[in-house]
Amino acid sequence: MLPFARVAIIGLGLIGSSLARAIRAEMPTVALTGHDASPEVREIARRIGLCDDIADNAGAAVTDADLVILCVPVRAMETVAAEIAADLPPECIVSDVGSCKGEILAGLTRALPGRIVIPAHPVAGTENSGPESGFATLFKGRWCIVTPPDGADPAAVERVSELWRRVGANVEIMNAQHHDLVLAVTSHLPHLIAYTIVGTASDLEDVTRSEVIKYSAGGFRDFTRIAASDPTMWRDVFLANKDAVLEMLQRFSEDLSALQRAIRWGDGDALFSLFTRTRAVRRSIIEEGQDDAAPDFGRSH
Ligand SMILES: NC(=O)c1ccc[n+]([C@@H]2O[C@H](COP(=O)([O-])OP(=O)(O)OC[C@H]3O[C@@H](n4cnc5c(N)ncnc54)[C@H](O)[C@@H]3O)[C@@H](O)[C@H]2O)c1
Ligand SMILES: O=C(O)C(=O)C[C@]1(C(=O)O)C=C[C@@H](O)C=C1
Repeated sequence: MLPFARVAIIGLGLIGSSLARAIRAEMPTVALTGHDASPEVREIARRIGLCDDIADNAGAAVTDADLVILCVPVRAMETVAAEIAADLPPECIVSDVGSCKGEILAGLTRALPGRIVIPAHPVAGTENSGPESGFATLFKGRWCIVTPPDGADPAAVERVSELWRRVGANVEIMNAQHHDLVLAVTSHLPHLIAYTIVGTASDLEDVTRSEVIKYSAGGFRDFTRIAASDPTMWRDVFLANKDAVLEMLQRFSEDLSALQRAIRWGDGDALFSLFTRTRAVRRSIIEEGQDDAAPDFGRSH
């Protein structure tokens, strides 16, 4: 049996439009309604037939829904939840796809007292944004971390989990605080490092812009892909997951200083030992089938 019959998606960018496409592909009988604050995005969504109906306001999108999924930037989640509160059917489950969970869970609980809130985070994405960058297979073989609040109804958690399994994700249940700590090191810190390194390179006065572009076929190029990620999304992630990111950044800075020392004092053993350990991490990621570079899940979309 399908976990939901009527799904509303608010925010029709990369993740919202990918989810709409995936639901269409895997659960074609689900009635899909969408809304986006941007009139241009609504226009595109109508033109490409993303959903059965595109509503001009968030409240109108949710009146019939048994699941609402908020796919807006992290810091817009609470505002949108407040906008839909009066129109939500009583048994409707509200979920989201935000990249950090503690602040979102607090915001949704504040805006929707007494409602069923089951946050989730599909750990899948690209550096692109907008409704035309989405694709139906984005979540296949990827993790979706569901972060229910304490005391959540297990049946509601299972229905949200089943939706994600149906679109191809592997589901893990975790509490929001633990999620934020784990993702701070596996996703948020790497983005911060990429933003920094690309910023540093483009600031260097003796490396012209054209040289940065010309010689970026190697390692730097991988950083530029990550550093091209959406500025609004990532501003919100770093502000919302401040504590965990600062904690991981502190650890990272200490490790970087140790490397700096090893280079300064010619400690080749220290460098070799670290690089051997990190190579093993990469290999175990590939063995577990989590290698982004192998199957192209739409990097070029
Ligand atoms: N991009 C990724 O790799 C990725 C991966 C997993 C989760 N996420 C999370 O998914 C969410 C959406 O990210 P995205 O990559 O799809 O971004 P996106 O920029 O492609 O889409 C966001 C959409 O939300 C709309 N929006 C903004 N404020 C709104 C509001 N108040 N009401 C209605 N619509 C509003 C925007 O117009 C835009 O179309 C974010 O919370 C992000 O943290 C992103
Ligand atoms: O591959 C990418 O482009 C991503 O940045 C995807 C990525 C990640 O860091 O893994 C980014 C943010 C998300 O919340 C989930 C996935």
